[in-house]
Amino acid sequence: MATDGWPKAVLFDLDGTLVDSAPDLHAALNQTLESYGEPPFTLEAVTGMIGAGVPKLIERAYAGLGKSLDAATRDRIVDRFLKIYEPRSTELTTLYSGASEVTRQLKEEGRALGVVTNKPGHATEAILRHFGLYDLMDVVVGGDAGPAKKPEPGLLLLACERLSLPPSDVLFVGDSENDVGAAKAGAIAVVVVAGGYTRIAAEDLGADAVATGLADLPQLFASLR
Ligand SMILES: O=C(O)COP(=O)(O)O
Ligand SMILES: [Mg+2]
Repeated sequence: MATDGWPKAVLFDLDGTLVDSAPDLHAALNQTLESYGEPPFTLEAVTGMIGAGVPKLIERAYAGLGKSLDAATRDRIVDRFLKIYEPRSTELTTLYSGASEVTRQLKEEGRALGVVTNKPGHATEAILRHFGLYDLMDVVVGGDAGPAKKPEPGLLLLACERLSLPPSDVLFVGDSENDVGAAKAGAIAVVVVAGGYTRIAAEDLGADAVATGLADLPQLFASLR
């Protein structure tokens, strides 16, 4: 069924929005740290480090250990982390409630779908395929696609370009201040789904609306126009 309604496309953040990926990121980070003789972090601590991409995850972990990294060392640690994370990226990761249903509903309504994440494209694709979401997506933009990561608007604008849609036809759905910042900078409407990876309360992130869960998204569309 085709729709004339707004939005023509819904773009989703990945970590903390469509998938609860923190347990695998936590396990892979601790394994990486252990290989360098460093102590582990709790799941809660690692959850608070997610959302700005892998290089930032590594920087934040080392900052938590009281250590700063030069860029070359950080990049080496990033490479080791990805070698550990990529083969295990769906071992403990789960889909959030409503993710399958709402994406299929939006697709049936004739809307384009996409994922725009700071996570590297390779792991993003593997996770989406594992949960049967990849084939629903018209566009998938990972953090290594070229433009600067969220909160810069470039990844979102690249997705709009690939969909041949102006930002005003698009809605972005995320969980963190980086998502709201990127959407606002790109003049894209943004909804935050509560319960993701943010230390700031969802209501205080400055989104156009807050959804209590993914299933609540469609009923918010009318108020966002
Ligand atoms: O921090 C990451 O690697 C990705 O986070 P995002 O999917 O929330 O953009
Ligand atoms: Mg996120």
